[in-house]
Amino acid sequence: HSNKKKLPLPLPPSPKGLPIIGHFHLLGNNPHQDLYHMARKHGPIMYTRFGFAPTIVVSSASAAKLFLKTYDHIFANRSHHEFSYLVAYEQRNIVFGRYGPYWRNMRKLCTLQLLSGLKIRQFESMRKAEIGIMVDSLREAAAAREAVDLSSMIMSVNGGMTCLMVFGRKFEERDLDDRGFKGLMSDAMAAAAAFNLCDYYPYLRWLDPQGSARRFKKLGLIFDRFLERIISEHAEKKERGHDFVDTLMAIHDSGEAGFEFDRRHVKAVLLDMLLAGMDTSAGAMEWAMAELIKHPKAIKKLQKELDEVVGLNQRVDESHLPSLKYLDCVIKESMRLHPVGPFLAHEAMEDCEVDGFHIPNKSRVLVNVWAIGRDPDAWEHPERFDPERFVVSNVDLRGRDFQLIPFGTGRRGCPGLQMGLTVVSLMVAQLVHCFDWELADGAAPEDLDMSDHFGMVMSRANHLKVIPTDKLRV
Ligand code: HEM
Repeated sequence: HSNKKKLPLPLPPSPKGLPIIGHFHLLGNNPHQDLYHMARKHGPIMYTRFGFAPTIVVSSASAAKLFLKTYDHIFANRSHHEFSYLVAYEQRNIVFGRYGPYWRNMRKLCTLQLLSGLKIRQFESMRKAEIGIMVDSLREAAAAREAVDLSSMIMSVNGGMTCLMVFGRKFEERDLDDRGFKGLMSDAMAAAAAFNLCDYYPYLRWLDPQGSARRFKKLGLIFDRFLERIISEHAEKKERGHDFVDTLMAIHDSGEAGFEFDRRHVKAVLLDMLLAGMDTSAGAMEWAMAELIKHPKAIKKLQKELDEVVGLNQRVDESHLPSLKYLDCVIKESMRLHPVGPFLAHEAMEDCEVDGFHIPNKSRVLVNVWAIGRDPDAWEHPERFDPERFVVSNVDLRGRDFQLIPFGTGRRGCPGLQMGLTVVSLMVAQLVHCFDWELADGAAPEDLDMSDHFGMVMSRANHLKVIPTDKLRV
């Protein structure tokens, strides 16, 4: 350290903002794209302000490395999130939990007990059975030359698999309230993602100008009643199984969690597993299928690999996955172009200097994963879907290579990565192995529209309507 008094560091470059609203006026329906274009002009570390919330937007691999690795310990917080505060037991969940011992304990528990290799294996046969049922119904559609809504099917099968793993059973429509389980989940996701003034103008919180706090509280009550009911159902069972409720309640009852762990915490984690795991995996499956259907050469190459590794006399199972190298490339390429979480949202815990800029304490940090995946400095022909690029490079998506971070990385990186990759790969492999696909309206593959719908999870704007043709011999 030198004793010379240093000049104050500048803030990162910034587009022109307005009083009070800051930069809100520069965002349209696709903030990930708007911020990408702004960053092309102002740089990969950009200062913006949304309402009263200073926000650093990070848009290149090397900048992401600074925030998520070099200074990860400073940027591992999450900001206040009214939805999680009111629905997830005052942010006692992992996804939006404030950084600290409590969050660390919860995350560790979740990683070791729920998202472990053992748990992934324990549900392998369940996944096989559920996807098998879907394949059977697709074979019926194929025999009748019927079009199917593949997006809805994927959502529903993946939702069923998640429920079986978390709760040990599936839910009927109307099981929760008159919206049904599916309806309620999608309302919750929409509410969590909706623009909420109070998150940007904290002093408005007590006024609740949009009535969102009232709505969130109501939603929270419905979830709470539902989760209480599930926990009671499990308590009445004679034997414990290995679904997530049983696992968590065993820890709860043993009193050996090693930190404060009561029913609220159990419920908060259960909610996390539903909200963080369901739409993300389904979205990733849907995008990969869409890209494959749009690119006949790629799907043929994948089918060839599947025929060689698996053959047409049996269905794919999880033991085949490590041998499916091209499948791996397809998943990476699809996640590069369509990260279901377009932004990683972190918050600074102290003042920090990054790349010569001053980053004030409590700034929000948005890592624009979508922009990094399309950065022309990092990718050749970034707009092109080209799985071959991963045949010749060993860029990985597990958080080591900062140009490809669909699961985030570092302290806040996705703990469900292995689980998510397993279900996504298995689903895509099964669908591609069992069927040929054509678009329902007779459109040419290359005309398939790839618009995305910005939200908590970025899924396709339009459902994938397709006609399957059976190609299996069993
Ligand atoms: C293809 C599937 C998935 C993708 C693309 C995905 C992606 C992500 C991303 C981008 C984050 C934020 C990372 C950050 O802020 O830096 C995240 C966090 C998280 N994910 Fe996933 N995820 C997937 C599946 C799952 C599954 C299956 C589960 C659990 C059942 C899960 C549980 C979580 C949790 C608990 C967090 C919060 C971690 C924390 O804040 O400490 N995810 N995920």
